Amino acid sequence: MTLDAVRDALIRQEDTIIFSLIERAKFPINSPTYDESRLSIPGFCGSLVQFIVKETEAYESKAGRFQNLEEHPFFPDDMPPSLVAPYDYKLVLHPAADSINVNGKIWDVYFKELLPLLTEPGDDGNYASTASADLHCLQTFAFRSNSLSVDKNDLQAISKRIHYGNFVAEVKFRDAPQDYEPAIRAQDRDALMKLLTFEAVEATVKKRVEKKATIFSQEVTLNDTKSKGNYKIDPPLVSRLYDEWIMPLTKHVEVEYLLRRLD
Ligand SMILES: C=C(O[C@@H]1C=C(C(=O)O)C=C[C@H]1O)C(=O)O
Repeated sequence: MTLDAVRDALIRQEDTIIFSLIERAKFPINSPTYDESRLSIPGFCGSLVQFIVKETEAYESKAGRFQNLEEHPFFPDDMPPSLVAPYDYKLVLHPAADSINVNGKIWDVYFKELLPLLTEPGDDGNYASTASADLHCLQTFAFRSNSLSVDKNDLQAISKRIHYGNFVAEVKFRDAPQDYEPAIRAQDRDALMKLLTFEAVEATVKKRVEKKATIFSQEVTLNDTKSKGNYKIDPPLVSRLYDEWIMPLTKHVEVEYLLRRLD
């Protein structure tokens, strides 16, 4: 596991994130999807999106997803047990990674800040499809991975960007324990943040995701007569998403992991 390999995995995940945003942007905001007073499903209290995420996690739990301790559900309460044989995951992270879960923050950022910027106002009635598109975006941002998917040749479909901060932090620590140990012992968040931050890498990420969003969200035609600039999502918004939310949350995970790395 090297920093380059982990960074390559993050670069590949950008594609998944951008495509999931494009899929969500097909629908208008569809606010009833998020209205907690609208549903009357017996035995369930919450919005349609909460229902879809919770039910999806419940059947994935039965299929064994949360046997991997690095996976964290958005709705951990009343989770049904796994029905499949356990798998002996080869974990590379310090066990402290289990206690780091920023799903609550991801949920808030996604629904309160990103969605109103990503979608058009309006209501087309496609609430279930809207909620599934949200689920896909959330998984893309939030799911953790087991150690195997760090391999850049591994073609797992769903990327797990923010909790990859654990892997990034582990690799950085292994590369230079002598730099990180004093700050960890002093529990100095600011010093750790400084050590793990690479501004030039962040600048490149922002430029690259904007460029990818420009390319991926263009209409493709066989002749050039159609006017350019008709994007399915706003490319600078993707750069802003990385700048203001995804990279800070990834770094937050890195700091939280390092603070516990010597426990
Ligand atoms: C992920 C890394 O750590 C930090 C976070 C970054 C990100 O979230 O993309 C980029 C550079 C670093 O400041 C990294 O070094 O690659």
